[in-house]
Amino acid sequence: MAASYRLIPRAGCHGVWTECTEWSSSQGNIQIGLLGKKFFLTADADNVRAILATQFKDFVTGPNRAGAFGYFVGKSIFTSDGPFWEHSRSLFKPHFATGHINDLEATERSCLDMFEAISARKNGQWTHPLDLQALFLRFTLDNGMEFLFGANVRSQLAAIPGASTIYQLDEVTRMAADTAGADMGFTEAFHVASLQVTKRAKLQSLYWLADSKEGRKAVKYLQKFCEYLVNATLQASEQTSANERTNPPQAKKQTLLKALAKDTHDPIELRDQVLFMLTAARDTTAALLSWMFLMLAKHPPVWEKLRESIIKDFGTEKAPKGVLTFSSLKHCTYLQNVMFETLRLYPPGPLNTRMAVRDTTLPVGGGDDGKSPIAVRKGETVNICVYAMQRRTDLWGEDALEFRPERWEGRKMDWSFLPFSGGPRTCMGQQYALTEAGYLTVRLLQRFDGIQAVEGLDVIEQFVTVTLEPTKGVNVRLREAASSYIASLSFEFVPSSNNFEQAEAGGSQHSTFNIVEVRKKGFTRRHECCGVQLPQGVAIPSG
Ligand code: HEM
Repeated sequence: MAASYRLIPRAGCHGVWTECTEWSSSQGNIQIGLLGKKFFLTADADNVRAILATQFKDFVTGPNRAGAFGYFVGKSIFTSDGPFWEHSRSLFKPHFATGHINDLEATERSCLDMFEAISARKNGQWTHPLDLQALFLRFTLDNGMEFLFGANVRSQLAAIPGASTIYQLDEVTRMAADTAGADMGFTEAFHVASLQVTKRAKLQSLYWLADSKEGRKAVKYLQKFCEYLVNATLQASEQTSANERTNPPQAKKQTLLKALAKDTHDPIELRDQVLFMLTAARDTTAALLSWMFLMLAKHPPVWEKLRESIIKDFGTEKAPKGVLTFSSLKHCTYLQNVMFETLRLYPPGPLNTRMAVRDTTLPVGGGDDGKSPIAVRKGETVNICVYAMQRRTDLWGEDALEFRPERWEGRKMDWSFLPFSGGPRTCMGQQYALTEAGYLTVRLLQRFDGIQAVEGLDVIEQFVTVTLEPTKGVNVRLREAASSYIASLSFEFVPSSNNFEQAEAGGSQHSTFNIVEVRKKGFTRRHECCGVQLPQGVAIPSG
């Protein structure tokens, strides 16, 4: 027999998110009262499996998600149920096949663009302090745009100071790189819109209480961006098709945007689906990468062990081994374990929500001991606290709050680990996201052999908007591995004025610096190269 649904008012309850992050119940389920409404929260794997998979038909994402997220992403796969959701899912499915994920040419290009952006902040073998979070957001934006829409945005390069004088940048790129000159840039618009959505999501069925002029302006800006993107990409594809009629192509690349455009000519539907996919592709994977590098900066032994595994499996940047593919990345066990451990402690989507469409029961949470089934009435909301579940000491051990990738050795996947959700609505981009994040991690650790936290990393502060992010960014310095560093010196050198002695920032020893100018891809900048040991035959001209 299912226990009746009893509301347990909790003193000091500040809302669903606070309850989820400060989960203190020894049980996997709680019910809270908030603004006269009642909510069921679960961090119990059996309940989660029932809601998402075995009793899928009893629940929908419902009006709360549509009301909170629809403000930003309109009517899209994420904010819909029923036939529209089913149709979107089957339309997108072929795009996430392994063959397409394995097309990693664009990912390599996005990595090189990121290296270029890092080089612009270099100071000898160490970089100047840089916020990796900002660079990751551009990486996932550029790479996602190419993967999903075949759009060559290159916002990473375009954001390097001075780039606009070198490249002819189109409107989409200038908007994405925050250099379009509008009073609200792309990054800010994304942040403001996400904050507004978060406020609405926290209010659950009272989402309509949160609205603001600033929020609407941000959403409008992003909608305009998507309209440009859709038009520019479709025009480019029409032009290619016209050229192909005279010169038949070798192979046509099918993109998700082309599939969408074949399916609907409704510009609003196209714009909204694109805006959701853009959000899904950019913020979530950037959050995974940000938390992972923050953890690596705080745990030097994990950085060292990860770099060793990467060099063993894939070689160094200058002497690479094997090919980076979906499968070879998956077989690099320690890399996977580091990503899983990051997703466990900092799931980019920490909270998920469903609404019951009929009277039903969930396996546990009822009775005096909370171990009996519990009734959920039609129209009631259930919150899945992934964040709390993945930190429970009874499921993960006494050291559940510690970052320890080794805990994954020999561990089987089950419903207590759910960063990508599960069941028929599981994240469609899971394999793509892990491949993309794994690829960039390998390339970064091949190129850089040291990482140093700069500021703001002593105390970890987290902030939840559409995703869970480190509040103060990921401010670090990276040290270029000697072989990559020497190779990077073999660009075109223009000898410049003086040699001087300078204490190497962050290190104790003194090095002799030769000031040279490096010209590469049209960028000219000053470059300080320290007195490294050069291989035979390599000479650096000095002034
Ligand atoms: C680390 C990266 C990512 C994480 C942690 C993540 C997580 C999630 C979660 C928790 C959901 C909600 C599922 C539900 O409502 O039960 C979701 C949905 C979705 N994600 Fe991801 N995601 C990531 C990356 C991506 C990427 C890169 C893409 C696309 C390129 C993507 C595409 C989608 C789509 C299309 C849905 C909607 C599925 C549906 O409603 O049927 N995700 N994701």
